[in-house]
Amino acid sequence: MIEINNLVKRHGTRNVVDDISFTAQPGRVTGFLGPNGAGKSSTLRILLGLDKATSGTALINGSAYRSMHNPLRTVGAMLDGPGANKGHTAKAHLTWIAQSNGIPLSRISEVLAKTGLSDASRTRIGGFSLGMGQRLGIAAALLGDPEILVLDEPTNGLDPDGIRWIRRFLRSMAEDGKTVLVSSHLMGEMEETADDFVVIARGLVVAQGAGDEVRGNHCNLETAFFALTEGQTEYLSGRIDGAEQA
Ligand SMILES: Nc1ncnc2c1ncn2[C@@H]1O[C@H](COP(=O)(O)OP(=O)(O)OP(=O)(O)O)[C@@H](O)[C@H]1O
Repeated sequence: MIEINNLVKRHGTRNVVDDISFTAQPGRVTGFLGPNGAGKSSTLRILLGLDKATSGTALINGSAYRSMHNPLRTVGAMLDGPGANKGHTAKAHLTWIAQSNGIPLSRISEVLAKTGLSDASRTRIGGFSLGMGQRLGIAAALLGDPEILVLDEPTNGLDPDGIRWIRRFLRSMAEDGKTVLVSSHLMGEMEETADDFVVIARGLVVAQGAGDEVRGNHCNLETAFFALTEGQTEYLSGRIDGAEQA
């Protein structure tokens, strides 16, 4: 389980994450939604030990990521795509990660098969399509057979087929009992994928709960999302680095 408790992240005078609390439960896909600049990546970076909170906690099965002995066996993550050396093959990339984390090399063929990359295992990553790159990032996240998956905007830039693949993959992970936390700025994309939703805007939770709760009186989740986040996208409001446009 993932527990975010009163999380605050301040940059300069501005709280980019402003007292956020939510949980992501096993056996469910939790959609973490918000417009550009809402604070999704900032929250996930703290959860994964890549950044420090100003206050509050972000815990994975009750522990902070940085205090975990072998985190890849508990939580698999993909932030900012696969993060791989383009000159390496998929297999070499996964071998490096497995070896540096004490994961048996037998897992490599398993995760390549699970992500549909078996035939591309000896292809250089520089020749991968965007969708293949996302699958490779997910394959790396799965190496430690973690019970928790955290993916930051995995469908960004993908074609409809790629989006459908990610959707089915996330559902299958939840059906296997895993805790899946996935961020997106597109509610339409998450509507059929997520069981629970956390909607944030400008660092604040504006709605959370199952689909029906977040939908409220709106005709669908996407309409609810626009109503909840209207005018909150920072480039529309002109708010940059804490300065409100005059
Ligand atoms: N190191 C930093 N210094 C100053 N401001 C930062 C820093 N990192 C993030 N921010 C600001 O924090 C805010 C939230 O950014 P964040 O990347 O968490 O949003 P997001 O919801 O992931 O957006 P997107 O969908 O565009 O990725 C933005 O205004 C961003 O400019």
